[in-house]
Amino acid sequence: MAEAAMQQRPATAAIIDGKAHAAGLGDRIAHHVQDFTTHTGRAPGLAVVLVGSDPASEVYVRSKGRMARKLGMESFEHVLPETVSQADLMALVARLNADDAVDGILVQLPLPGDLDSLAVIKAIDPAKDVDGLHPENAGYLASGLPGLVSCTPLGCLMLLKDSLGNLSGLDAIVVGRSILVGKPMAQLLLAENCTVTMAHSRTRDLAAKVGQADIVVAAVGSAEMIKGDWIKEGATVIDVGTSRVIRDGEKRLVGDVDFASASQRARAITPVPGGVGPMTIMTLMHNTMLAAFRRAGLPSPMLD
Ligand SMILES: Nc1nc2c(c(=O)[nH]1)N[C@@H](CN(C=O)c1ccc(C(=O)N[C@@H](CCC(=O)O)C(=O)O)cc1)CN2
Repeated sequence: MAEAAMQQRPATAAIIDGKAHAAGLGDRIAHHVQDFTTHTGRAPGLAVVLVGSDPASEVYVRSKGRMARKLGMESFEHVLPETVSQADLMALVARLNADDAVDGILVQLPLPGDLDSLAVIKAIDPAKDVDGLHPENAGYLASGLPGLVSCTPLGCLMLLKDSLGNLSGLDAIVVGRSILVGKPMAQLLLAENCTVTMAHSRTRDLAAKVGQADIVVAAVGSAEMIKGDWIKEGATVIDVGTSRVIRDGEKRLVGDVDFASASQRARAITPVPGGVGPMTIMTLMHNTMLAAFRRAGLPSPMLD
């Protein structure tokens, strides 16, 4: 290619490989799980509760159980019919709270029908709340105190620190304000001394606000909503979205960010699949291992 043409070629972002990062984290977790098991005579235990038969949730729950066993933990899987009553679901959570072999409890979301997910989350013992969604853990995070942090935002932060190093002073925007991702993500970035904007469905001139950010975390759940020409040159983009779409007659999984155009402007970007998703599973393992150490009164291993 002629030199002039090469200079005009748009830059392409580095791909942030969540699968590789999760694999490395998994090796370190497995090592601490082995230490825990040797020390206490039992393996850390993770209980995952699935209500109903949503195909995507079934896949995620199966992956969580498989990964827990792979890393040397005990996995307890509870599958309830979608007709289960709120009282029976709460009774299962109470039994898991009281079970000493269980260090972590996760109820797969969303719950079907009229089941009240917030009531279920609030019923989980905060020390076993490996999803980090209990208001007590959310409060610890907002207060800068040690607790358990929601898996997806924790995974996003690990990827950001690995890609950027020190985040201090950077302008970050979090698009989406769910309790699962947006809100804890903003708190984590604030704790890293970022200047954080939280955007949502009522935000005015989203494109301009995204265009000012050094870090963009997209967690709106709307396929390819964030366009490449919104992204500031050299920004780092973390895409939490996973939407199934049909493109050219084929089923595809896409994120909240238009990957092709965004990767012409960003310095680094997570792909979908293979970015944030694998980190969500591995940070759940991280939290379960951490909860086990804390419940046993052992010093917490630091992993990030
Ligand atoms: N109680 C919870 N419920 C839900 C959570 C959660 O953190 N806690 N998060 C999501 C679903 N989720 C885990 O539960 C999850 C989503 C996606 C992936 C993942 O690895 N995705 C792959 C693509 C997989 C595919 O092809 O479908 C990827 O992005 O590479 C893992 C876990 C909602 N519910």
